[in-house]
Amino acid sequence: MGTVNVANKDINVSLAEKKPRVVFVLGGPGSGKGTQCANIVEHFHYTHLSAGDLLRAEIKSGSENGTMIQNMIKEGKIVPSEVTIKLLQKAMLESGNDKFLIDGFPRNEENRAAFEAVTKIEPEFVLFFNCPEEEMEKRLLSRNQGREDDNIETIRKRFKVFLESSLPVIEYYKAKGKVREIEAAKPIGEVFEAVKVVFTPKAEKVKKVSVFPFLCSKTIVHLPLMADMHCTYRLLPRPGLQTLPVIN
Ligand SMILES: Nc1ncnc2c1ncn2[C@@H]1O[C@H](COP(=O)(O)OP(=O)(O)OP(=O)(O)O)[C@@H](O)[C@H]1O
Ligand SMILES: Nc1ccn([C@@H]2O[C@H](COP(=O)(O)O)[C@@H](O)[C@H]2O)c(=O)n1
Ligand SMILES: [Mg+2]
Repeated sequence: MGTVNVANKDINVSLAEKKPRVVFVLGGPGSGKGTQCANIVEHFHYTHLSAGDLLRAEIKSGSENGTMIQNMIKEGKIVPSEVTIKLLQKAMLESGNDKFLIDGFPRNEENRAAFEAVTKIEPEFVLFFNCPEEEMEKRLLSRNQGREDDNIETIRKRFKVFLESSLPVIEYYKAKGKVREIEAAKPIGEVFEAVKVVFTPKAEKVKKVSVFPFLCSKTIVHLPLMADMHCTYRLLPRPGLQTLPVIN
């Protein structure tokens, strides 16, 4: 990052004070990041910030960086972190939310280190959509959203950048135990079922357990289970096979 001026310092302080919760959404071009983020927003009330969308909006706005960004996108190259991070910070502050899906960022080690250094924000986890190139290529070539980089020449460049620069970032977070990997080469609905499991808080996950009648006289009971040995469950009035919410 270049020098930090007073205005940027203020932005960083305001953001840090808000203690935002951030999930990085990563995966190859066309793996379905944007599609799944839209579903997550609807169900889990995050704000979706796509770094690519913010950069494309910056081109349209006629900003002084517009031509540089446009050229980088056409070549499938990664725009300097300083530019992208400023756009992300601004969008985070303007949103009024404190839960963010940051899609397509960090794209390389420079993005990752600069974001952490400037914002002091660590992601809660990284959602990684793993998809074979063949499937991603097919999806991008039929996306039809008028994107200048959805042509076979640029797509190949984007795949190369993903393998060489973005995968190492995913490996970095894997080593920290922060990656939640999703098999993305399935129909949209099936992919979202797997995504939902990642976003559903542990305490809300419902388990089916067999409750024997003699246990039903108590409100709370410790049940020895195969998967997690002693969990506390709130008992429902009827005995038999029941769905019980886990309460610890
Ligand atoms: N699971 C899926 N099965 C089939 N098609 C899909 C699936 N998920 C997304 N698509 C389609 O594939 C195309 C690319 O999806 P999307 O824009 O969500 O990918 P992305 O990861 O955000 O790509 P990029 O990195 O280029 O922005 C879209 O036309 C979308 O409708
Ligand atoms: N962190 C980023 C993210 C994106 N870019 C550039 O935008 C292009 C499109 O990104 P999508 O996520 O919408 O596919 C990408 O190929 C890069 O040129 C970037 O520079 N930095
Ligand atoms: Mg996208």
